[in-house]
Amino acid sequence: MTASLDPALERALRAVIDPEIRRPLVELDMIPSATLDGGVARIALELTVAACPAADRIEADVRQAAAQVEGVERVEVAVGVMEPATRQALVERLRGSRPQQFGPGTLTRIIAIASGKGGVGKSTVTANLAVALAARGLAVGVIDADVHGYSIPALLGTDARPTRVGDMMMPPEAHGVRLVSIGMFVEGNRSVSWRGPMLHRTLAQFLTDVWWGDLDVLLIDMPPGTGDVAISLGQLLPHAEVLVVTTPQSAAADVAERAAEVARQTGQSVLGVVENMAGLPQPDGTILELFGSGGGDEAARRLGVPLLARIPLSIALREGGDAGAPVVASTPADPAASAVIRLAEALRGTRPIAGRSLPLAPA
Ligand SMILES: Nc1ncnc2c1ncn2[C@@H]1O[C@H](COP(=O)(O)OP(=O)(O)OP(=O)(O)O)[C@@H](O)[C@H]1O
Repeated sequence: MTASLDPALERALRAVIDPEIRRPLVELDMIPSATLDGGVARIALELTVAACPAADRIEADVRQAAAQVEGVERVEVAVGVMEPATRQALVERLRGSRPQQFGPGTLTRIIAIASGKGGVGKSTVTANLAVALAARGLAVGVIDADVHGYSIPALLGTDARPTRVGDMMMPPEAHGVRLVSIGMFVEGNRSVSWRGPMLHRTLAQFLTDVWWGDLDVLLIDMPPGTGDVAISLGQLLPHAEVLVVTTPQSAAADVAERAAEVARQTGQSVLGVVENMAGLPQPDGTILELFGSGGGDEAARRLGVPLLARIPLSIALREGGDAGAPVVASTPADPAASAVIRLAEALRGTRPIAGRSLPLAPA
């Protein structure tokens, strides 16, 4: 809809991007008119939905862009909401522009974070890795598919929910990371007792109905073990890579290996192993190996993949998780934070080749 856009205003307004859809407002039909009359810029701004959480920011950006146009002395913005038909047309256009966001030819690197059992720190690693990658300039999305322990929103300190635009969802962003979680779709703090088909549909929806924009990396926090979600994900994203998290305990390494084998059976490649909760450095310089040692090396050896990181036990990491302030952002010098940051750097520097990951040196 370019009916009545003053050319100079249109040029300026092209620089205003919808923060959720990440496209210029003028391309999204959000500015049906912009006129310049005796120094007054009159702009109609149509939000996609009435409860748009970014409304104030969008309006402020529009005002600022228009005010910079030569001859403009005053900016008047009339804020409204799109007609349902216009919104539906927009959603269809967006879908059409990317029929399969994460199909086989996708430029997005998809990494599922898996573990054999619960409590090994898989979600903590996922959240911190996502923030570390985003801080290095990558566009990062996270899907929290951990049905029973959805903790990514809390780890990233947000309780925001996706904005619905027609039948698409715009993911909220925290610490530079776009995220959706199964936890955003259940009332209260209940655990989810969905069965396989429901989980499969939900995961499929996260991949198709969420407007992720152009992602460099999509991380998926898997539930522990080898259940329905692992199998669904294998079917939906056979070209995903899998990062296996284990503790240094040999029993944990055993079950981690099983989780990786399930991923391989569905055609996914195992990128490497991350050993978490490794030795805790003591004030006297010794290392307290609370969970034993060697589990990460053992799992990596048996899977024939590299050990990509060894993340020590860290009070700062745990406290950052509890506070929703990831340690990689708040205390990057912490040894656990630096181990995650090194992992992010290593991942950023490699691209999978023909479905196979490049070997990386252990951290
Ligand atoms: N390196 C670490 N040092 C200290 N505490 C850690 C470390 N990694 C994780 N934790 C803590 O261990 C607990 C479990 O971590 P987390 O929830 O990330 O595990 P998980 O593997 O995702 O569990 P589940 O899959 O069962 O949800 C959390 O309280 C977290 O803060």
